Amino acid sequence: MQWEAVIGLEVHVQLATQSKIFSGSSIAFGAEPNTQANVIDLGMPGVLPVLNEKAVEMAIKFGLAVHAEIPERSVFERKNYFYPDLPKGYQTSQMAEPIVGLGYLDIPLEDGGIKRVRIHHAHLEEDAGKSLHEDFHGMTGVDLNRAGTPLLEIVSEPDMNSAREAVAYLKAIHAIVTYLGISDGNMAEGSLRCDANVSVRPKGQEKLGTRCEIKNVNSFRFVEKAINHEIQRQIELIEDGGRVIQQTRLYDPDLDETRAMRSKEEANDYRYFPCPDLLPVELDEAYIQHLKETLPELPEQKRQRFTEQLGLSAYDAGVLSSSRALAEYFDRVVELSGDAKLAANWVTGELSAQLNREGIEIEQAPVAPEQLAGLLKRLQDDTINGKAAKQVFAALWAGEGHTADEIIEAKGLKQVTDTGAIEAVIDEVLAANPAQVEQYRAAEPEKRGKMVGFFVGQVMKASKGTANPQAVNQLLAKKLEG
Ligand SMILES: Nc1ncnc2c1ncn2[C@@H]1O[C@H](COP(=O)(O)OP(=O)(O)OP(=O)(O)O)[C@@H](O)[C@H]1O
Ligand SMILES: [Mg+2]
Ligand SMILES: [Mg+2]
Repeated sequence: MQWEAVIGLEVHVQLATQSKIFSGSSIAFGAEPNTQANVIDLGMPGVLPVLNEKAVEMAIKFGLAVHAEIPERSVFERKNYFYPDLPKGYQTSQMAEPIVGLGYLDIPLEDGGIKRVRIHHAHLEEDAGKSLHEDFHGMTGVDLNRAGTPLLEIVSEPDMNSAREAVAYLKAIHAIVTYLGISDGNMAEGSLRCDANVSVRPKGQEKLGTRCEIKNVNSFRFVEKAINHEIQRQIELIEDGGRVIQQTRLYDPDLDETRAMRSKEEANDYRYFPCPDLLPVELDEAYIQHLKETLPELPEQKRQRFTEQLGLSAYDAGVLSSSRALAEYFDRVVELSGDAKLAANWVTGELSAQLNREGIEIEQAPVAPEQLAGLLKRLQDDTINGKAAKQVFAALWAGEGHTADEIIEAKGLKQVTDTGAIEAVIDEVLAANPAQVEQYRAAEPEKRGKMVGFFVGQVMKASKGTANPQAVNQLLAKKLEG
């Protein structure tokens, strides 16, 4: 039996406001427990929430970025449940009338393809507090600093069919919210986390299978692993004659498995109803139009510009537009060097490899775009060859010099294009390897192509890598013909 996985994600994005969604408390990360919760966050009697206009603005910007309908009216509702980290006994959220309606996202896949994922809606809500299970002498502590932090929950349609697609979608959401500056996107601090809904069905079947929801996964890697694990679990369960029951599950990264938390029979009945303390949000066209005009160039537009105007491959364009900082770095190198393809090769190649190796982000790269462009200029005007360029890059990275020119000079990496000097080296190499020369001359012409590599290697070595490879090839061919 061939199985198809179906995945829908609910992504919670913490909005980068100064204060909470309904109160003036700070939302700064890392404060002492319970120093950032006021009477409104605690739901004391007689207090009234006031909606944070910035949270509304950020939600709408997101909606516009994913081509969504922005309804004229949206309504806050109370989602009622009991939990120690929820002192009010309800979470203020949106249900029937969310702030952002149906939209979609075109996401670049690793193979260069594009996948469209529809977004069912996105709604505003407040975060709950946090239970602390450690260091309380056997008791549980509650920190309410996070209570009332503004969240945007983005609910996708079940349009993804593999863990990789789900990760690509999550990365695309991450890119959009950070491009827009509406979230810091810091997954380790919980600013972006997701619930993954997973089901399987026989390939070709229209009807969806029963889903399980894996709660609160907070890294790209864990999302991929948790989904893959869950797909496998469901397939094995069905093939063994069982059936999937709708469940909430928890992913345990240490054991790489998901565990049941609660099933549908015990599922919460939240008794949603419109919050009597908050007016419906009513938006006018001019306000939305104004926000539209403030949007920066977004990942999708950047990707298009990179392929259509700069002639990059879909793959390179996808990688370079994945983070705003990376795209801006690349744009600057192109501006200064005038060669988009060369810049793309270096930014996605040497530079990215070095960032990965050191586990740092582009913002921390020790080589500035101006320095990389300076290096590329010397490649363009043939001052250095590709091999030397890598050495110069490594030296720039290590801080051995401030500009490429300085390093080329200090290390004597200037390419030798003077044919006289190269010829002298070739003569030496040919004289030192008479047997190979004889072999070459005796060989069939079509076999010679391969044999010439040996001599090129020797000449490059003798010139310490500075000889111009094209000149070496040309001169060698001539000399070997004898
Ligand atoms: N059969 C299915 N297989 C995989 N995903 C599904 C399936 N049915 C629905 N989904 C996805 O599950 C998610 C449902 O999210 P939604 O917020 O609507 O409801 P919920 O999970 O029931 O409620 P809550 O917000 O309280 O978690 C959506 O992303 C949807 O695309
Ligand atoms: Mg939901
Ligand atoms: Mg859910």
